[in-house]
Amino acid sequence: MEESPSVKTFEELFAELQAKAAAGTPGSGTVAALEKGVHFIGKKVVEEAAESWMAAEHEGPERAAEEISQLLYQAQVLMLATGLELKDVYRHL
Ligand SMILES: N=c1c2ncn([C@@H]3O[C@H](COP(=O)(O)OP(=O)(O)OP(=O)(O)O)[C@@H](O)[C@H]3O)c2ncn1[C@@H]1O[C@H](COP(=O)(O)O)[C@@H](O)[C@H]1O
Repeated sequence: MEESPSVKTFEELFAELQAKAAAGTPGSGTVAALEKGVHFIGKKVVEEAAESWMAAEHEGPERAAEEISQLLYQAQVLMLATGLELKDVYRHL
């Protein structure tokens, strides 16, 4: 699979989302999701998990990578909604 020229890492994405959440950046989908709350975000996590599974089983690695990236994003939004930082999760790995 080809790597895109500018790759955003998991840590960089979390820092970006934290900053947007703190600033309440207008137009941010993350800020809008956080306003809707944990129940809304939890459903997104489940939706992206299901789409990741289906893509991996039926649609091939490229589509699976796309869906898994969305799953990782939604997991980060859920962390923000819960007041968790990366270190809180990493200590369980
Ligand atoms: N990686 C993501 C990302 N992955 C998924 N999503 C969200 O998840 C949706 C994709 O889910 P679906 O494929 O189910 O799309 P959809 O059904 O058309 O969308 P919905 O109507 O269900 O929201 C997108 O519309 C985004 O809302 C993401 N939104 C943002 N990011 C990253 O987060 C950063 C900050 O985003 P903002 O907060 O919007 O500025 C961006 O620069 C991106 O790097």
